[in-house]
Parts: sequence; structure tokens; C-alpha cells
Amino acid sequence: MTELSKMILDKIRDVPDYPKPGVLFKDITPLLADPVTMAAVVDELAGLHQVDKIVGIEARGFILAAPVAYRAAAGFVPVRKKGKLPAETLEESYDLEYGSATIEVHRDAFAPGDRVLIVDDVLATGGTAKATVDLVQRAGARVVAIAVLMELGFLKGRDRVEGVELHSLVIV
Ligand SMILES: O=P(O)(O)OC[C@H]1O[C@H](OP(=O)(O)OP(=O)(O)O)[C@H](O)[C@@H]1O
Ligand SMILES: Nc1ncnc2[nH]cnc12
Repeated sequence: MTELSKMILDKIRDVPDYPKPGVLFKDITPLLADPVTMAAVVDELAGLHQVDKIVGIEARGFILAAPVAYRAAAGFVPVRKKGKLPAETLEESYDLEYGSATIEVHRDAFAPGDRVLIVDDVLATGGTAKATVDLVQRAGARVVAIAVLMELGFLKGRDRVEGVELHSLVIV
């Protein structure tokens, strides 16, 4: 295990039965509140690939993706829950560990062929990540990789995004 993985695991709080019985929620707020770990995470994610745009997924994904975009000198593109983006959008619906959702991106968010890194906090079932890959591709950009702070290995989300490079700073 790397030093960074240890730092991350030390700052993640397990909350049983949230938001539904049977779900073990991985709470990243202690990590967000720790500037040393947060800086190490942002630096690691920003150094993975040279890209034109970083895509962040509402809401927790935004918290990581925006500083990563700044650090990587890349543009930031928000993928938002349905109904929040003002201009013309593309949308995808999917299931996740504790429900279902529809997400959107602006149709003109990317220049043709833009290289994109998708950043999120958690990969669980992979529904969110797969829907985001599809949105980015439909919008005419190229997904270079997906990067997450934490992968819940037992949910096999990795299989949903087979064929796309996936970086997980920790796998639990
Ligand atoms: O791999 P999956 O099963 O799709 O789950 C992972 C997603 O679930 C969480 O988001 P959530 O939809 O709970 O929204 P939030 O960021 O607004 O809390 C998390 O931030 C990921 O985006
Ligand atoms: N168990 C979990 N903890 C935190 N975020 C999640 N997103 C999906 N499943 C999750």
C-alpha cells in the first residue's frame, strides 16, 4: 500500500446504513477537511494524464474535479443532475448503489476531439461513470481515463467501464 493510500484510508469515515439499510457509506468529509491529504490527492489526480478538459460529476465529484482542473491547467466541465444546466444538453439515465439518476452535459461543452479525464469521488456500481463516459463521447470528445478517489471493489463497477482506463487511488 502506498503512503497516499494510507493517508486517504485514514480520512474516510464509514457510516453504516446510510442512505439506506445495508449500504456502508464512505464519507469523504474528513478528507476534504484535511488540507495535506486533500492537496496530495489533487496533485496525484492532476498528474495522471495531459488533458484538455476535466469532467466533474455533481455533487461530490465537483469538489475534487475543480481543483484538479486548476492544478492540471485544464478546463472544467460539469456533468449535472437533470434540470440544472441552462443550455442545450445531452442526457443519460442509470442506476446506482442506492437509487437511480439522470445526468446531463451541455451539448457544446467540448471542442471536437478534446481529451478528457473524468474525476469522481467514488466508483461503486459504475453506473455514474459509464453514463458519464457515454455523455462525453456523444458530445464529441475523447475519454482518456476515469479517475476516482475510491473504488468499492466488491460492487464490480470496474466491469461496467471496461475498455476505459481506470485509476483508483484506493480500492476497498
Ligand atoms: O458507481 P455508482 O453506483 O454510480 O455510484 C457512484 C456515484 O454515487 C455518488 O454520487 P451520488 O449520486 O450519491 O450524488 P452526490 O455526489 O450528489 O452525493 C458518488 O459521488 C458517485 O458519483
Ligand atoms: N457506499 C457508498 N459510499 C459513498 N458514496 C457512494 N456512492 C455510491 N455508493 C457509495
